[in-house]
Amino acid sequence: MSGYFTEEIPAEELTRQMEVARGVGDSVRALVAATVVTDVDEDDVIEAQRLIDAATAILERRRIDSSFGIRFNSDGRQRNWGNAVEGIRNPVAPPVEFEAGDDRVWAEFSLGPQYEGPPGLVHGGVIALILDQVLGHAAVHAGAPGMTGTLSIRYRQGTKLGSMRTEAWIDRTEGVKTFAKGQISTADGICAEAEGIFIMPRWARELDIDRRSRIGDA
Ligand SMILES: CCCCCCCC(=O)SCCNC(=O)CCNC(=O)[C@H](O)C(C)(C)COP(=O)(O)OP(=O)(O)OC[C@H]1O[C@@H](n2cnc3c(N)ncnc32)[C@H](O)[C@@H]1OP(=O)(O)O
Repeated sequence: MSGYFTEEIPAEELTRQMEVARGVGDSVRALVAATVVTDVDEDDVIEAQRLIDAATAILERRRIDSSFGIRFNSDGRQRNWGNAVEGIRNPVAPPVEFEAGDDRVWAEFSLGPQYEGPPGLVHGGVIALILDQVLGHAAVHAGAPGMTGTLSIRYRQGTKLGSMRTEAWIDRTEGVKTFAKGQISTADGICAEAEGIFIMPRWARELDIDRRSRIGDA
């Protein structure tokens, strides 16, 4: 499968590039939120649009001809800047930064007005997006990565926009299938629970262990 790259960027240079990527990502994230909730006069909206179009023209001066993909650096770090959940340079991504413990992965993060579904609540599809990623991470962390085959979600109560926590763990593995479970919670308690089956695809089963371990990365 294409889209997985190996790079050799010196560690300090990669750190510097990450700061720049996060900077522009955060600025556009703030722009997206401001665009949703702004209440300024129309003249100001039109002026802002002119500036945004100018910024887009600068960024379009040179571009990669595919999606960003996943880039593994020689110092062990991984760039998934286009990822819809974690990508630091992707303004669609909150971004969620996962941590890993002995038996689970988790993240604390915040979702702003651009993720709204019902008034004041997170869109159900966004909840699914986050849960897919956290369960997938649990599979990777357990050394049994795979592509999402099935994801089932029980929405127990509305998830208020703002601060929340997600976590996931492995229930069991059966051959090429990893069964993961997880949840999203706010100060109101558990809002959504998920069960997922992550499958090592047929085409990846023949790869060496190092390349196979990258399959679940997204
Ligand atoms: C760190 C980052 C975390 C990332 C998390 C996010 C991950 C993602 O979003 S991945 C993107 C979304 N998912 C996809 O695009 C996957 C698309 N589907 C596929 O590629 C394939 O259908 C795939 C890989 C799921 C299975 O295909 P294939 O490798 O041919 O499986 P196959 O050999 O037929 O079946 C293997 C086993 O899985 C089972 N199975 C196959 N498909 C499914 C499915 N969709 N759901 C449940 N079980 C399934 C089979 O019954 C079989 O079980 P058993 O071994 O008990 O007989």
